[in-house]
Amino acid sequence: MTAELIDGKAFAAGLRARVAAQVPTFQAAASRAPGLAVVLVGEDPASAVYVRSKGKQTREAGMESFEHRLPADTGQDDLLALVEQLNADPAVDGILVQLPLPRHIDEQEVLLRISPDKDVDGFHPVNAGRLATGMEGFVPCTPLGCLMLLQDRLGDLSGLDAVVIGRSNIVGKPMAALLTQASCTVTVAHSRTRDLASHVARADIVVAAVGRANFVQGDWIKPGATVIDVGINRVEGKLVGDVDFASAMRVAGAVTPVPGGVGPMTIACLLRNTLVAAHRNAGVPLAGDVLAGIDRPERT
Ligand SMILES: NC(=O)C1=CN([C@@H]2O[C@H](COP(=O)(O)OP(=O)(O)OC[C@H]3O[C@@H](n4cnc5c(N)ncnc54)[C@H](OP(=O)(O)O)[C@@H]3O)[C@@H](O)[C@H]2O)C=CC1
Ligand SMILES: Nc1nc(=O)c2c([nH]1)NC[C@@H]1CN(c3ccc(C(=O)N[C@@H](CCC(=O)O)C(=O)O)cc3)C=[N+]21
Repeated sequence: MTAELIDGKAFAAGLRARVAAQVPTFQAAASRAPGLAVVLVGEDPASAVYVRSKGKQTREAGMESFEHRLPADTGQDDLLALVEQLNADPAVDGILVQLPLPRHIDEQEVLLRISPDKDVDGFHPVNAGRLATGMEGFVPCTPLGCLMLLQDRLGDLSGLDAVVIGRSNIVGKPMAALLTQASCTVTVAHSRTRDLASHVARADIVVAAVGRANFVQGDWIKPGATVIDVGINRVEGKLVGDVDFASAMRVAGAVTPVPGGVGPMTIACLLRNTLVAAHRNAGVPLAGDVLAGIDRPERT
């Protein structure tokens, strides 16, 4: 048996098109385009690639992109001052400070300074708290994209057993919160988990966000399960996920590839969150059916 490939790249292109289709309506109501500010500190080449890609896709959706590139030795106070300036700028609806930050900068303090209303990454504790308590807020882009792919393939997720491998604030924890909200029975695994394979074996849904190349083995996976590979690892110049793709393809029902799976969904969800932020910040209503079309497209 060979698993189906989940085409995140194609789904993301569709999502970006649906977001772009709403921009002229917003612009007519607010007399400005939605704006996303991206801040990059230092010259990490992988981060530079993502930031360029985000800027390009933001402009292609008809939104304004404000890019701030700061030298690696930028001081904490200067970065905080830039964040404050962006918080106060009415042309900026969303602020993304690219992680990781250089070691001399206190990441926590920077994320806390971003206005929760412009926190399109969903990393501010206020938005994490909103997600945890079921309030409306911004949901981190990567887990949001994973949820969209899962709902597109499986429809109603209620009652399904899900295992999330990883408990970071940016992927694992919000992913577990979303799956719990969607009425899955959720297991969160991490580096102290005993007998990970036995947990994976029970799961209808496996989300791997570990940061270790080819870590999840096909023979752990329940036949027919849906496997979402969040991992982005560079091995000998090539991108590979956290799932051993070849062996997973022999057992699973469907698998996201790396590249072309979750990665493109992350950026598409960033544009989605920016569109939502723009409407909220400008006081322009975003019709429920429009949002439903963006978050849960009709299946074709
Ligand atoms: N596609 C995309 O858009 C994105 C991809 N990524 C990728 O996703 C992956 C995860 O990212 P992120 O969550 O930030 O990573 P972190 O390093 O913050 O978290 C990794 C998690 O994996 C757990 N872990 C590590 N080793 C094991 C093990 N042997 N068994 C079980 N669990 C283990 C850790 O456990 P513990 O907590 O105990 O240390 C931790 O909770 C990375 O490859 C990253 O590059 C990240 C963001 C976006
Ligand atoms: N504040 C912040 N927010 C983030 O969302 C954030 C961040 N910092 N720091 C780094 C991680 C990582 N991340 C990715 C986004 C897109 C792809 C992506 O598009 N990947 C393509 C391949 C890209 C390539 O070829 O390198 C794919 O998987 O097909 C991957 C990873 C966002 N992150």
